[in-house]
Amino acid sequence: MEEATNTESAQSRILIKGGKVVNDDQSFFADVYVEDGIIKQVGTNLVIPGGARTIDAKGKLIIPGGIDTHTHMQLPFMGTVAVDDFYHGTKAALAGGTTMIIDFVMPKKGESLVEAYEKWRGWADEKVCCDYSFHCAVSWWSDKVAEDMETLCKEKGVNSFKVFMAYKDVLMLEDAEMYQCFKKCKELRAIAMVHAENGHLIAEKTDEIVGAGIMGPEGHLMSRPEEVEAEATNRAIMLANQSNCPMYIVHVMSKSAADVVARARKQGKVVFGEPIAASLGTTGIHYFDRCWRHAAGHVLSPPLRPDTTTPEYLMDLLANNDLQLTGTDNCTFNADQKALGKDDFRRIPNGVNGVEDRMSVIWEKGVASGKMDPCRFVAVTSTTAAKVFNVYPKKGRIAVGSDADIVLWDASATRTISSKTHHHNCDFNIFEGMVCHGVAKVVISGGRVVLDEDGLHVTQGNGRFVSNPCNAEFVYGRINNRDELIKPVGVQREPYEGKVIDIANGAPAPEPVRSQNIITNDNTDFHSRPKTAGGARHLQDSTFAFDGHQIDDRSPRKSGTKVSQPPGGKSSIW
Ligand SMILES: NC(=O)NCCC(=O)O
Ligand SMILES: [Zn+2]
Ligand SMILES: [Zn+2]
Repeated sequence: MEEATNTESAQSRILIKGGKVVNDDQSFFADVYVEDGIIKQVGTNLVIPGGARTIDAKGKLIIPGGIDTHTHMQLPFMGTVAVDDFYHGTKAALAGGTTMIIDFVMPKKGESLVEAYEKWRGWADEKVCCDYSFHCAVSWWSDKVAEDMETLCKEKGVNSFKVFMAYKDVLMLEDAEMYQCFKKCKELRAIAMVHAENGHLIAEKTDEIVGAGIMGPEGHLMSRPEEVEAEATNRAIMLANQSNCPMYIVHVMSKSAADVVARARKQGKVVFGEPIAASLGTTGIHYFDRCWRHAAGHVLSPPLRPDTTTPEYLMDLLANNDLQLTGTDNCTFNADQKALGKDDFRRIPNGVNGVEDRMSVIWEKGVASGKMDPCRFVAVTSTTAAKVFNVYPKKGRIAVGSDADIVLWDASATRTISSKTHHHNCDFNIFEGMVCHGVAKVVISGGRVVLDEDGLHVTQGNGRFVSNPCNAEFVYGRINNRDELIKPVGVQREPYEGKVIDIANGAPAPEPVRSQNIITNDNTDFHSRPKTAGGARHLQDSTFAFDGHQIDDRSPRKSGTKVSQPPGGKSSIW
């Protein structure tokens, strides 16, 4: 590497020479010239203004900086606060080649989403060393929440909302609330994300495990079996599909949950699956370790799986696009914080590291193992995230006009992961001792060199908030068409002229007439929908039958439209 000619120009003008550019769709040898935080030229024989710092990339890959789709920096959680704050967390990210994180605003039940967002912005803006954006959790449901979602989408740069099917009484939503939330997401063209575990069953099983006298970290695993994750994953996808809303399953931890995602995609559903560094890199056998601290250090939800073939299986699905992108769920706690649950696994703060090591772990287990090529590596660590969260090609690509978030990746170098050398603010690393091929040698974040042979040079507050606009084409392209196709269409028929029994004198009420006339298109399978028979859409004759009245479905039903009662004056089942 050559020295900078002067500090000012070195900050703003950088020439990366002699490397191989790798994007998600192609790789090629080219030089890359950066000025004022933007990639200005990509090619050979570039004409470069004076004063640029030249970085030798010979033998290295020039890849878009990683995007970690799932972090929880300084999250207040389970009575304490995650120790990787927005400074330490983003510093660790940059050290490992991740130049953007997407963190979660986590309002409590009853709390305003917009106020929580402002609080999180206040925490993050002054500390972040790399660019970042926010998802927002929806931990309760009301008209006010729906309004806040709209404000976040339209004014605050948030395009994704996470609901929890677990953490009963704290964050969990019921099915009907989730369905409402997904409908709102769809209306806003936002992405619905789900923490998929059956919270009711976990509560039951937890009582059973505690009743059996098991209080150690293995109890955490035992109370949350794989099946409980798979069932919730299926239910989340079903609820989203019924609202024609795209579904994003966060932290896919098990083979069975991954299979559910893969099957739904084969059925044509718009679903994305996010395994994390932890589920791709390690297993749940650690919960049975004799050292309490070691076992507790691996506690997160859903838990790591004791089936030791899980990481390889998830990596195969990731390589083949059954799963699409990766995060970490980085949410770190020190030994003394984990020790809140030393006598009771229910009180161990949930969360593990990952943001620094994700890129190397995926290279080692995915590329070095021969499962995926470098282009796919770029897709699953960066580009697909940029596309899903609608910041592509500003992020996730080495191209003229893109942000200069660039990593010089050395595929043949190795590093050994350890809590003694990592940049996290915590005293434990779930990948301790793992030797990984694939090392970030130079990292450029927003046009600044933040990692080179001299080490890390990060600055608090240098990262910027990135707005994620709604209606990502990558996500909503198919949804918009389907909205038209799945509108309910009734069957046109002559009114029934025959006899109707008289129930005025106490005879039992028949089923409401409504059920005879309405045909609701089954929108669960877009491939097998009938084209012409009952249920198909007739645009010219589009009517909706309700109690024998024909209502034109091309204009929305006005509020106050009279709907007649079924014979007998009751529409109930009594
Ligand atoms: N995953 C975890 O254990 N902690 C963070 C909160 C969440 O994502 O569920
Ligand atoms: Zn979660
Ligand atoms: Zn999380």
